[in-house]
Amino acid sequence: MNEQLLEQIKELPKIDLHVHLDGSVKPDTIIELAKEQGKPLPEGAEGDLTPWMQIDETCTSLVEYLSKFRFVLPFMQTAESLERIAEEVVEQAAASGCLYIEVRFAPLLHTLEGLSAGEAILHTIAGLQKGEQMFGVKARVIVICMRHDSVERNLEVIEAAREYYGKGVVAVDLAGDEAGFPPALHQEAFELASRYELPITIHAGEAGGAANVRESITRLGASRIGHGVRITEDPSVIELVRTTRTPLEMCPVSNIQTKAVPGWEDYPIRSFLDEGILVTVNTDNMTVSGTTMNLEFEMLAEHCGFTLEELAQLTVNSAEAAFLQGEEKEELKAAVHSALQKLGYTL
Ligand SMILES: O=c1[nH]cnc2c1ncn2[C@@H]1O[C@H](CO)[C@@H](O)[C@H]1O
Ligand SMILES: [Zn+2]
Repeated sequence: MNEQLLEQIKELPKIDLHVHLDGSVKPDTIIELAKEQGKPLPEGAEGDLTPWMQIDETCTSLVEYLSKFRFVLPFMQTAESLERIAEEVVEQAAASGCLYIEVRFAPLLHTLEGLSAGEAILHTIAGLQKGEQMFGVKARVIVICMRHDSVERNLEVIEAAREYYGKGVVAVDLAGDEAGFPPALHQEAFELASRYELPITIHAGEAGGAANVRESITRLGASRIGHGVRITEDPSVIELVRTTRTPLEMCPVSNIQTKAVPGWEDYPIRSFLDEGILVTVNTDNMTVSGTTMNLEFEMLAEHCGFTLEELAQLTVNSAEAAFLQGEEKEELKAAVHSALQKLGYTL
């Protein structure tokens, strides 16, 4: 790709609405945390830990992709580690020109050494706030329920999310093994979220079919969908997503890696845009996927023929889809507009 285009992509303002905290830990940070916490690294894990933390092109499924997260979680059980990692996610987002990010994580994965779900949320918010001050990127939290967890445990997660809603938390999500655990299992937890008026996004149509996207919208109350690539399988679900203006949080590099789509030739993002779907582009997991917002935009330019104007439109869409509310959301939209205007775009 030519240098000038790369530069222009870097300059574009960006928004990452779908980025996992535990999938975006800097490898060198794990080395330092292991030392600080007096925990051994697995046998053979020396020097650059990237190969231990990043998936490669041989990945065949979401389940295989998710196995990578086991490496980092033992080091993410303390207040200090959550704060540091959250701050560093903001730092990495700043390096890709992000104006705003929504960072998601599952609090119950961080309660193995005594933190409560609420404390895990509190410290993650604190780290993001510090990052926001240091790097000038606004950052909020999406609280995740894991698909393999019981109804009781996920009700607890929703309660904890409610406690911090409007104080750093902007929404709740459902993540994990989609093929093994369909949305219906979690109806009760998300009914509670709806009762509390917590905005909901659900991972769906990634390792499961279009029906999961329909169920997530109609039964679980999702107002955004994580991935959603497989709605191509059912025109009636495409129609549902389009008419309800449900934004899709697409994560191209991750979707190729998990084999949600066979390859770039089949990546449906352009057809979704042509069909009038509110498409956003995100990283999913900066470390596990070895990606950044800059790289996602480059891939779309290279493999899907996106023009700079089309990439800019993706950021406009993300501002529209953000879970910020009221004045804060208007401010974000205005910030995107003025950044684009300065660069000479008319959108
Ligand atoms: O693309 C994805 N699809 C489904 N689950 C995911 C994806 N990326 C990460 N996680 C899961 O979310 C947990 C909390 O952040 C991670 O530990 C991982 O298991
Ligand atoms: Zn995800």
